[in-house]
Amino acid sequence: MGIQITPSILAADFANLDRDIAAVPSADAIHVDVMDNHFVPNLTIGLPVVEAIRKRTTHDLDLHLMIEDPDRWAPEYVEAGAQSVSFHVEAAAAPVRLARELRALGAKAALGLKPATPIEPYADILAEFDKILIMTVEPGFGGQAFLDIMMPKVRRTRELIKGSGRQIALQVDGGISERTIDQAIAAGADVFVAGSAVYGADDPDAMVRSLRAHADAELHQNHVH
Ligand SMILES: O=C(CO)[C@H](O)[C@H](O)COP(=O)(O)O
Repeated sequence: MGIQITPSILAADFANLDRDIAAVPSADAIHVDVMDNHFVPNLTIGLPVVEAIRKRTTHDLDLHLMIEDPDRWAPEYVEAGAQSVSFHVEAAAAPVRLARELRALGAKAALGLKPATPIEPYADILAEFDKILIMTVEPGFGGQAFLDIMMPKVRRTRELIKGSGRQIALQVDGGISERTIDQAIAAGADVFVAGSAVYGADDPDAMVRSLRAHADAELHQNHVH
């Protein structure tokens, strides 16, 4: 699968989404954070905006649903044009059923975990997912400091993925920058969400390429994964 850099438009200018999405042609996908002010204490965008974005970019859309009742809403984001949908295990009533429904609709299904949620209870259902999303900040806001204390969980998740014998991506989200990406890749992550690092840079696309170069260099130097 290789390294993937997915810029988060949470750090873009919401009045200029079209321009800011076009500013990262080197992105592997555009990461879209949906927050409902219930699962997390912040409110962002919903289905109509995702539908509008879908019409303006050929990039894959990587949805991250930080919402209650994903069982009800996640399939609608596939209909709106998402190629990948992450929902949180803390919020889902029936994560396996929901993952199967998303895959049946043709999307990738991803399981999200907040920092205090351990991976071990979900070891037996990992194979139902295309990707595991480990939060490296408390979800809700961009621009927070990277939680390096999550690296043991990333390592354990990589081991469980290896044990499953499946091709499952391992995404980290929150505080990823040129300074922190090395730790995450050394721990076994291969998909990186970066919001403020990308959109706070003078040249967002150059930052996407730089993050990928950092990750590639760390990967080859340490022979991780
Ligand atoms: O999911 C998120 C917050 O809940 C954001 O995607 C994440 O925080 C990325 O932003 P930054 O790179 O600025 O930390």
